Amino acid sequence: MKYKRIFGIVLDSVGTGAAPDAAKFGDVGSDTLGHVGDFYDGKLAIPNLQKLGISNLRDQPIKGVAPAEKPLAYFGKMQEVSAGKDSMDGHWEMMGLPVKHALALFPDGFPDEIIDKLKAFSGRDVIVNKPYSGTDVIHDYGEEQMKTGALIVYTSGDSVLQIAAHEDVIPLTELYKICDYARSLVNEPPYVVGRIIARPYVGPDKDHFTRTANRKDFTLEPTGKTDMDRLQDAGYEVIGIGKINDIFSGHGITRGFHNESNHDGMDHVFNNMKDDFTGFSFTNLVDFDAMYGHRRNPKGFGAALMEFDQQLGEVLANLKDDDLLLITADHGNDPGFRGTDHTREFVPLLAYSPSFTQVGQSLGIRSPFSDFGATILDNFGVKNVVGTSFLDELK
Ligand SMILES: O=P(O)(O)O[C@@H]1C[C@H](O)[C@@H](CO)O1
Ligand SMILES: [Mn+2]
Ligand SMILES: [Mn+2]
Repeated sequence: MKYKRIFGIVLDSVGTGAAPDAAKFGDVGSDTLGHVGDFYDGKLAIPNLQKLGISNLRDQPIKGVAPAEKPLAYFGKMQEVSAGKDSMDGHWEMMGLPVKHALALFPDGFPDEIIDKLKAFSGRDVIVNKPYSGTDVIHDYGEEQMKTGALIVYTSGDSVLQIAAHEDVIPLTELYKICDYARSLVNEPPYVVGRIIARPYVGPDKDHFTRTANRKDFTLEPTGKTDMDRLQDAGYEVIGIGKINDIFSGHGITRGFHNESNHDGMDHVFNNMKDDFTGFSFTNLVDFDAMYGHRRNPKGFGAALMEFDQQLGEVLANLKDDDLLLITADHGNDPGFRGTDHTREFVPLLAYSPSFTQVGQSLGIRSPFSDFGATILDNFGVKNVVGTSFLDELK
């Protein structure tokens, strides 16, 4: 075992340039990190990511983030093979379970057979039932929802069925029960839906509605073993921080922690770094995606990156010689791009340990994302199924 603890941090939706198959998704020209850098026009201050090598494997550096002369980390990017570009596809693929069959999408809303069952189970009416931005939908229909007690059902470019409701009108426990029921309706053909997402909100009127951290994702159960299961079966600890628990439906996770925010998520990482464990700590920081990417807000996206970068500096200062830090993403969500959906992009890959004796080298363009999990399994002497380890390249 080269490293006793491996810390994986997924910067949710922080893509680094359109993937070769971006045209299939209408995402040619997308570049999350590049467009955030352009917006900041040279003032995007992410010195820790810069010195690790975040700009080093890009065709064009992020504006104001020069490629590191002597990168601290091994740097690369990964290309996704999964059919979809959402969080579930990206994280499952990282963990050796690429999603081969496209999940059901609902550009024209959900069929009556699903809606009628939701109405019957909940005893509530259903309104909207079409693709919508989650903040626009509560602005446009939240007051009707408060008056009628109906469920706001909506979707996006992903395979998701989202239910928005005011916390004072539908208590969280009831909303989660309805989502859990919705989950049971779409686990197998003809409709396999990646995620049911509870979208509770609060506030007095349409100009003040805000969504709360009580969001809950009911993700399709992993359709097979993941690298986290393999690690656990081999007796290693797997710690899930943030959305990881939801994305894997608790499978292959020894201990899980909910994140209220990116900042809170990094506090969980700091606490976890004080623990003496042997295994893999897997963190998802969702604010980039949920608060800024889907809202096409490059200013907020960049601010979240700069906040993360400050906390990353503390992580780098506290890693032990037998720790390995891996930083990546699960898809893009370019705030400078049209629409409000994810974008099909390469994701960055950075690998750092204080024990490195040489300057970081290029890990190249790797595919599938499963090289990430294969490297972690390789470290713990566990056989992987998908992907190629780059552990031996780290010196
Ligand atoms: O409610 P919003 O618009 O934030 O929904 C986005 C669209 C994605 O499918 C979902 C999960 O990332 O969040
Ligand atoms: Mn995601
Ligand atoms: Mn998203």
